[in-house]
Amino acid sequence: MVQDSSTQTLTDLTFKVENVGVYYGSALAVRDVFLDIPKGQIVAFIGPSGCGKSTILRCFNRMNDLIPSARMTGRIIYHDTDIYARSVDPVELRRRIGMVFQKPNPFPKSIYENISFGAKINGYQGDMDELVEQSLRRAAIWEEVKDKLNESGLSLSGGQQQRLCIARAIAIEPEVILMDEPCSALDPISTLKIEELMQELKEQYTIIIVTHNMQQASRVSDKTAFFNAEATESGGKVGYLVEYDDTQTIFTNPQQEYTRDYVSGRFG
Ligand SMILES: Nc1ncnc2c1ncn2[C@@H]1O[C@H](COP(=O)(O)OP(=O)(O)OP(=O)(O)O)[C@@H](O)[C@H]1O
Repeated sequence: MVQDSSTQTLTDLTFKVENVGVYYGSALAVRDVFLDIPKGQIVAFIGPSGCGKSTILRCFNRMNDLIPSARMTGRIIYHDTDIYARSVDPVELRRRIGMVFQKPNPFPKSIYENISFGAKINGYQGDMDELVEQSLRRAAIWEEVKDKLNESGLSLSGGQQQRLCIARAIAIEPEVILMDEPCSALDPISTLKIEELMQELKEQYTIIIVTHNMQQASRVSDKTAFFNAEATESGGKVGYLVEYDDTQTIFTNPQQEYTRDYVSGRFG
């Protein structure tokens, strides 16, 4: 068990991020990130474009492994396991730490198969009809699709497709859901539905969301991490974590002036 110097013990945490940096080739994209992600809460990552929010998000389920030039330094502890340890299977890790992307990306298969596909691959032995219904219900889309489960997932609206993708993520029973700007391609009503859904989901899952929408971060999250980027001597930019605190504190009484300026719309 890794010792924690703060008051929160590791059992309250899903992740402990220790001094994480990410390079793409020789360029350092984001540096020195320390974060405790509490269990069963929603954590939002905000900050101007290019400050490394998505890069850090992708570290949590080793999605950066799929980018050949990417290299991470530091450690991410998931419960008591270093997720970059040799013994960790990234495929199994991604089963426990699901991801929803900016652009809804249902499989070009039926609504039913969008849910059953991953479960089958994972050797699900239970009642598949029940799993499909339960997952779609939990993602608040069952009523809209229950009469057309054999139609293509691609026939749905953008907002419905995103909820289908959330249902697909839920169906493999992850513990964590990573969301990379999940509402940026959606209209306000669909966005509201996803936000409501997140509130329901956090009872069962830890959620980390990257969002450009500050109102969204303040509405949905319990904690907020504000990232910024600064110029490097070589003329590039490197992202870093400016401040991480309860969302209410970040939006009403931040400690750092950069945070205050950003959340009040003075830059970014
Ligand atoms: N696959 C990649 N290859 C090389 N550089 C990359 C790659 N992905 C991101 N970067 C670089 O890393 C830095 C951080 O990018 P990242 O997408 O993580 O930032 P972000 O804060 O999520 O930005 P945005 O809000 O625009 O999505 C940027 O300078 C970006 O150009």
